Amino acid sequence: MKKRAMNPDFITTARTLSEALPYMQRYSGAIVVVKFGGNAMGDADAMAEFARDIVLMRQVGINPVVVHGGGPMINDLLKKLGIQSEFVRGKRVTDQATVEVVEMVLTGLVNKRIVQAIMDEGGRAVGLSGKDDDLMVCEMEDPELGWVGRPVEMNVQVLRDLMSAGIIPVVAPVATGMDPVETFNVNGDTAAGAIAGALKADRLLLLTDVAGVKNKAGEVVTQLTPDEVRAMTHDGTIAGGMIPKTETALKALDEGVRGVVILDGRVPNACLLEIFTEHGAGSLIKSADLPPRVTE
Ligand SMILES: Nc1ncnc2c1ncn2[C@@H]1O[C@H](COP(=O)(O)OP(=O)(O)O)[C@@H](O)[C@H]1O
Ligand SMILES: CC(=O)N[C@@H](CCC(=O)OP(=O)(O)O)C(=O)O
Repeated sequence: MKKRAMNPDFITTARTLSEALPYMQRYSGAIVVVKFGGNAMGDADAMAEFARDIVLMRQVGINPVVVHGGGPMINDLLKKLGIQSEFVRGKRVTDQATVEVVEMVLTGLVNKRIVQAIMDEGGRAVGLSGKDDDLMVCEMEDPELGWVGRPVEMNVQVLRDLMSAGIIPVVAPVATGMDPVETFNVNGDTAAGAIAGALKADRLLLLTDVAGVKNKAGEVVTQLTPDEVRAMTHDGTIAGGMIPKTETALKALDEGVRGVVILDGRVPNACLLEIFTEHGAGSLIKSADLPPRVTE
C-alpha cells in the first residue's frame, strides 16, 4: 500500500484551523467593521489578500462591513490636476474643487477596485457611499476645513439589509448634508467609527501603515484604555494621522462598539491574525472594565 508522506506544512495548517474554532464560535454572527486605509492598500496582491480575508470572515459567519479611505489616490489626481492640498490635524482642507475630486476617486476608482477584489475571491460585494439611502448625513465639522463632514445622522438599515442578504457592503466616506446639494469629504476613520457606532459593532478594525499606537519610546502598545489614549494625545505622543484614528476609537466605544483595534494592514492576513488568533495584532483600545481579549 502506498503511504502518504506527512508534510509538516499541512499539519501546521490543520492545527491553525483547529485553534481558530473558539474564535469562530465567539465571532459567529458578529459585526466587524474594517477601515481599509489608502496606505494599507499597497499593490494588487495586498488588495487581493485583504479581499480574501474579508470573504473568509463572511464564510465563517461574521458580518464584515468595509469602509475605505484612499488619501494617496486622491493626492495623485489632485496633483495631476494642479490642485494644492493640505492637512490640518490629519484631515484634508477641502474646497469645492477638491470635494469633487474626492468623490470621483473614492466612490469611483477606489470603491469599485475593492468591490471587484472581493468578488474575485468569490464573495458578494456592493459598493455605496454615505449618500446612498442617506446612510451618513453630515454637517460641516469646522469652517477652516471647508467641506469636511462630521456625521450627524446615520441610517444603517441599508447595511443590515445587505448583510442579511449575504452581501458585503463596501462604503466610500463621502456624505450628503442636511441640504441634499451638499457633498462632504469625511475622513475614512471617522466614517468607519460612525458606521461601527450606529451598528453597535463587535469590533472596529482600523487598518493602517504602522503596527499600532506607539508610545514615546516608539514601541507598539498592545492594549490601551480610553484614559491612556487621552493622556497620550494630550502630551503629543499621538499625532498627525493617528489623531483621527484614536478620536474615532474613543467615540465608537462611547457609542457601544466593544473594541477598536488599530493595526498594520500591510502585514499578511492582518484581519485574520486579529480575529482568529490568540496573538491578535496591533493596539486594542477598550474600556478597562471589559474582560481581556482571550477570555472575553
Ligand atoms: N503615537 C503614534 N503611533 C503610531 N503612529 C503615529 C503616532 N503618532 C502619529 N502617527 C502617525 O500616524 C500615521 C497613520 O495615519 P495615516 O497616515 O493617516 O494612516 P492611513 O492613511 O492608513 O489612514 C502613521 O504612519 C504615523 O506616522
Ligand atoms: C477629511 C479627509 O481627510 N478625508 C480623507 C478621505 C480619504 C481617507 O480618509 O483616506 P485614508 O484612510 O487613506 O487616509 C482625504 O481627503 O484624504
